Amino acid sequence: MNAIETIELTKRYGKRLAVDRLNLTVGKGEVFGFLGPNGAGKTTTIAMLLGLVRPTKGQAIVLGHDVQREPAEALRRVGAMIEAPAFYPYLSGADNLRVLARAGGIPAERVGQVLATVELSDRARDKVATYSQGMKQRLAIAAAMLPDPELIMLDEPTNGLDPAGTVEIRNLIRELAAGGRTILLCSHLLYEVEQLCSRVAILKEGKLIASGDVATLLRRGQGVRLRVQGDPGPAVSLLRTLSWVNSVTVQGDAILIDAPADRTAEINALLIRADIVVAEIGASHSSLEEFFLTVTKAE
Ligand SMILES: Nc1ncnc2c1ncn2[C@@H]1O[C@H](COP(=O)(O)OP(=O)(O)OP(=O)(O)O)[C@@H](O)[C@H]1O
Repeated sequence: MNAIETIELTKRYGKRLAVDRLNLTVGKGEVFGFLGPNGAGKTTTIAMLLGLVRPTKGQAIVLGHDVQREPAEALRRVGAMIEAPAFYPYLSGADNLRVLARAGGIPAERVGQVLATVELSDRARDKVATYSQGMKQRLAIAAAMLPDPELIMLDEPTNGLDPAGTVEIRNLIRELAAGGRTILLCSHLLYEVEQLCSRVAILKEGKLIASGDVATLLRRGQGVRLRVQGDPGPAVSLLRTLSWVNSVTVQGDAILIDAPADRTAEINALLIRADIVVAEIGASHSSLEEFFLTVTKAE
């Protein structure tokens, strides 16, 4: 059984297709990265997975249950942090969690346990108003942990944090993942996703444009990088005519070619034959960030 499965999941807001026939599978125990530029439909997808937004079409299945038909069964072992955390500022961290535990029918002992997990035990009695942003995010993760979730969905968990706070949350996510839980991590911080996730899906304008394990996507992101003397225009036009070249982009004074890196010598020879002076050429190894930019910018 998968932790998450979406089948042709679609959400339309009036004319706008926020999520377009999304087929996504997240296996149990995976740390899955969900990426996409602003407005790609990530939050809408998570909201549908949590039963907060009704799909226009398609199905969301969480922990083996259809979210629309059996929301209680689907979501019993799911924890989520989907927006900037909202807590009562004049209650302590522990009291905020007690309120949530009571509302969710969760035993009060869990509060102490989850506070320990996010290392907030020693500040648990202080008012949330006195917490740093990083502590509030940790408290939000603690809240998501209350139902002892098998599956945790985190939407931009490090948003607004300084580097130290970001590292703390990253370590916390690692710990949660080590416990065998499934994590769906929605983030713009590609470096982080690359560090934490085994598989990713990239969404653009509601559509899945790439998915797979990070290592394979990065191999796909490999290509050839070159610089020519003078105007790059003629080289770009020539390279675009080659059937085995997927895309050609100009980045600063470099030309990035999405083509097998073992064709570097061939590209060099072709350019020389066309009287283009190649100043530098070699295989490029992209980071997930470069790959992400390439696939989300391609027409
Ligand atoms: N309630 C709504 N009514 C109308 N349009 C909406 C609503 N919610 C989202 N949208 C639109 O749906 C699209 C997808 O938005 P969504 O928030 O899911 O994207 P996202 O990938 O999470 O982006 P971000 O990273 O900026 O949060 C956007 O064009 C957004 O404007």
